[in-house]
Amino acid sequence: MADVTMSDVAAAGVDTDTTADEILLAATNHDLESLKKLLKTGNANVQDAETGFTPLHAAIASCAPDEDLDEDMEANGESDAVHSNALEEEAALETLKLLFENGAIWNELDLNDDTPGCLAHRLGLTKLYEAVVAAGVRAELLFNRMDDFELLVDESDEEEGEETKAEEAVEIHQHEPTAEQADSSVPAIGVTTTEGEDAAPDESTGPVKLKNPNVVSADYLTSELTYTNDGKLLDEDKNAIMMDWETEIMGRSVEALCQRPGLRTMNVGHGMGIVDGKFLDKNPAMHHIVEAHPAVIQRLKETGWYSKPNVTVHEGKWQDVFPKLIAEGLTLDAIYYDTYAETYKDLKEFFAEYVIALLDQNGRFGFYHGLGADRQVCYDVYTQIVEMDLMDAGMDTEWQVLGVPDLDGEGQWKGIRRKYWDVDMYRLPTCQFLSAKQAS
Ligand SMILES: C[S@@+](CC[C@H](N)C(=O)[O-])C[C@H]1O[C@@H](n2cnc3c(N)ncnc32)[C@H](O)[C@@H]1O
Repeated sequence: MADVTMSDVAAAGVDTDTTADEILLAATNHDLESLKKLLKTGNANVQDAETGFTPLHAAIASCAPDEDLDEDMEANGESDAVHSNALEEEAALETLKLLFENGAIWNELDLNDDTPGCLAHRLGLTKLYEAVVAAGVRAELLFNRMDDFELLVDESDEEEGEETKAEEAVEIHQHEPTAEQADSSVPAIGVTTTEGEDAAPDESTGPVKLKNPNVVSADYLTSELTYTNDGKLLDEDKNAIMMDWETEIMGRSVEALCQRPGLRTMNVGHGMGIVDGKFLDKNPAMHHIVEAHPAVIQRLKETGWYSKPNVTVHEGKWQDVFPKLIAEGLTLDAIYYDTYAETYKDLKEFFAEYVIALLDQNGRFGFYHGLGADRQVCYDVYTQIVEMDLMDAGMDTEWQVLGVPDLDGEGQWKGIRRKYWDVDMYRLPTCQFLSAKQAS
């Protein structure tokens, strides 16, 4: 048989470029010198065909404690195991830094549906985990700022009489992010069915939603809803809009917002009415409810909310209702936001544009913090992002940490298309204007 040369292989269309493998290997070995050279021409986001590992995954995975080795070392009286693991983690940290400097994507998924942060979290590699969270915060802040910039550019086009793309840009974002947008936004999560099988991953990797990433507001608002007998509100696709395990969260949120009776309160998003009931228990001077879905409005009617003393129901989206209330000069002591099928961008607009206009200087604002709550690393990233954006809007945030029940163990996801909570704690935010905070 004749010798096969590299040019024969190349001519036959076989890929002879081994750079991707070399990058992954150098990342695994925390070999900074080789990695630096390779990244001059190679890509920091290559993926291993078998595992889907990126160089970030590889650098983290190779720090997994080798239990056999550790046991041997301990048996030999060598407590160096811990020390050697710590050194390895330091080397991995330097590798992560180099990869991030070269454009590594913080939240790429491997074939096991794990981001690098998920891996670091599971392996208990705290420093690596924190490095990924910090990179995630930087990337998401930039991503959100670019998004704002895109809107500003579109608005100025409109002023010049050109056809506006602003609405379209938002829609594109929600349905089908561009590759760049998808790269830097929170990943799609595999759907877990009630039988516990992994179903297909979500179609979109769009911006962070407050509950389900695939549901678009306009579709949701025209879909049929079901109030189940076991304490759930479901949309047409059996996504949970609200579940009664969140009752504790609702109660504690109202406690944090209403410190005395006689306040002027508002809740946006009635759902199952849990939080509105908690508000009424505080005997407010007035309580406003804003609700957009016709089926929920019907429910509000059937359950007598329109005739409850001091209650005013505003039918429609808060985006349409709020400008009128601001024009009327309404001022409130407490505002709570818990909608569905909206994105982080909506929440940000809500507090940055409207809460600051409606809330009394000494008032309090709270919201349901489910941002990225189907993955610890995303929850941690978005806790920091929202706190920074609230600070930009002139608000200080205090967090209370609440425990979350064992939702899997309790069978809470039975009959639900997608698990929207997979974090073992709830961070409850209470926000006040910095000026009021400083004065108190
Ligand atoms: C998660 S549920 C609220 C649950 C509520 N916190 C409770 O205690 O039962 C979300 C609610 O927000 C409503 N909603 C969604 N988008 C809205 C919008 N733009 N304006 C007003 N309400 C909206 C939904 O129809 C739904 O009733």
